[in-house]
Amino acid sequence: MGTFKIEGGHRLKGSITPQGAKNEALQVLCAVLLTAEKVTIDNIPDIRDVNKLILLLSNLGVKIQKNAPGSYTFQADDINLKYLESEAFKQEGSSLRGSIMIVGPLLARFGKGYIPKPGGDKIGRRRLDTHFEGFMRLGADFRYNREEYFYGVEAKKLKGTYMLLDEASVTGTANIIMAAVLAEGVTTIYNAACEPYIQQLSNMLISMGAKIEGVGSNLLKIEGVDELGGCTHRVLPDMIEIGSWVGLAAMTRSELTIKNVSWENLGQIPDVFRKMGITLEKKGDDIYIPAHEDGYEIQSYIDGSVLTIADAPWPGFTPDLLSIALVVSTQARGSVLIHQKMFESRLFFVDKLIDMGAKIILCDPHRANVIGHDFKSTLKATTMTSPDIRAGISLLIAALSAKGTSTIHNIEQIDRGYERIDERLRAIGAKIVRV
Ligand SMILES: CC(=O)N[C@H]1[C@@H](OP(=O)(O)OP(=O)(O)OC[C@H]2O[C@@H](n3ccc(=O)[nH]c3=O)[C@H](O)[C@@H]2O)O[C@H](CO)[C@@H](O)[C@@H]1O
Ligand SMILES: C=C(OP(=O)(O)O)C(=O)O
Repeated sequence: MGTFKIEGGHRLKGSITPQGAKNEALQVLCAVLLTAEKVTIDNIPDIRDVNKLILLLSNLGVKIQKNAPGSYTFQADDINLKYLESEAFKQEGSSLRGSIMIVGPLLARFGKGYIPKPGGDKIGRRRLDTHFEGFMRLGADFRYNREEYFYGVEAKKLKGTYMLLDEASVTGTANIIMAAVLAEGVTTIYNAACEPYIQQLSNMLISMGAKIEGVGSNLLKIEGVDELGGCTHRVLPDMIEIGSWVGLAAMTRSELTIKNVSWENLGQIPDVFRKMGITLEKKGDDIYIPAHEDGYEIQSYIDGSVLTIADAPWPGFTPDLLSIALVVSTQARGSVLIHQKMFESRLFFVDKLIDMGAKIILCDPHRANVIGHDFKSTLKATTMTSPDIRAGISLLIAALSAKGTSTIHNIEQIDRGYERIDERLRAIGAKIVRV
């Protein structure tokens, strides 16, 4: 178990460039399985989850060439389907959430897709029904081994159909799109997720020869084609990392520029932070955050009632930034209700923040009321363990703003989604070491 030691209370200064988006990378990496031709992907983040998926693709027989840092060419022209029945696959396939998205492409191209229960954050129930109900609607036979938590779908040829998803699942939508692009006939997916990750995947598939209409909406129409070809694709900057750096700047009252953020793909993220009183300036494609010398004040609603920050499927506010919004509000002026609607175990980390002196009432597993200190009292350093990726980065932000030296264990959770985070934070003045 890795550990960070953080000496808090220092202002940071400078600029930071976001890595490529983890959740997009996991989708587009799985899409390389849809063609025998070469696919080149740029701006792939060097993070644990992505590297695990690249290893899994390699074990499946995908030829992989590293062109430069973050740039790879993949060729899935000789896939070893026997690997799917191996013990090694049961281990490797279950170690991250994104591995679930190999199922759609394998099913569509080779007639079968298997997966052990995928990993990822333990932040509540994470069912896969949407994925498998979608595959079944396309005509696949489904089986599930309860003893081994092993899922399988098989079909000679998928057939397009209309489907209304039971929920706008992000990885579920990606999986069904990747199956439908090679199905016979037209598939209509209503209540599809439409995050920039899905838009990027769809545009990549279109450049490979897929026929997809409605990109960016929750109604997708996909006309199946016989085969797909190669392409070149670039992953967008990671909007969750961008939001994390906004939170970091505000909590440490640092002047920070976040470079090349792709403003048009940030949705509500800038406005949610603005509602928390944080100044964000658009400078070209950068975000400039001045040092908040006088702190930041949470806005009320027009009628004067308390602000709620809640998650919702895109174009709502992403659930992956709620933990960061929560930690940032511990030093705001005013109070806010943080409502995590999607996951039921994602707010329990607030215990650690309460230990550090934050004023938080956990109303129930989904809702926390935060009363900010307005920097009149600093958080106290402590020792903690990172329970999940976004709680981990939130605790790290808290530690950087706190007085004294904090220790964070289980930093593998943070490394799942943040590239060389200690090095990049040191470059803007943070006192953080990996021990
Ligand atoms: C690898 C990857 O891409 N992971 C992301 C993906 O996970 P993932 O695709 O696993 O998450 P889903 O979108 O399937 O669902 C997330 C949670 O939200 C609930 N839910 C979902 C849709 C909905 O309309 N209503 C609803 O309540 C689900 O029941 C589940 O508990 O999307 C999540 C939701 O943005 C993000 O937190 C994860 O970072
Ligand atoms: C929940 C997340 O990731 P995963 O779905 O990979 O667990 C996340 O990125 O915040």
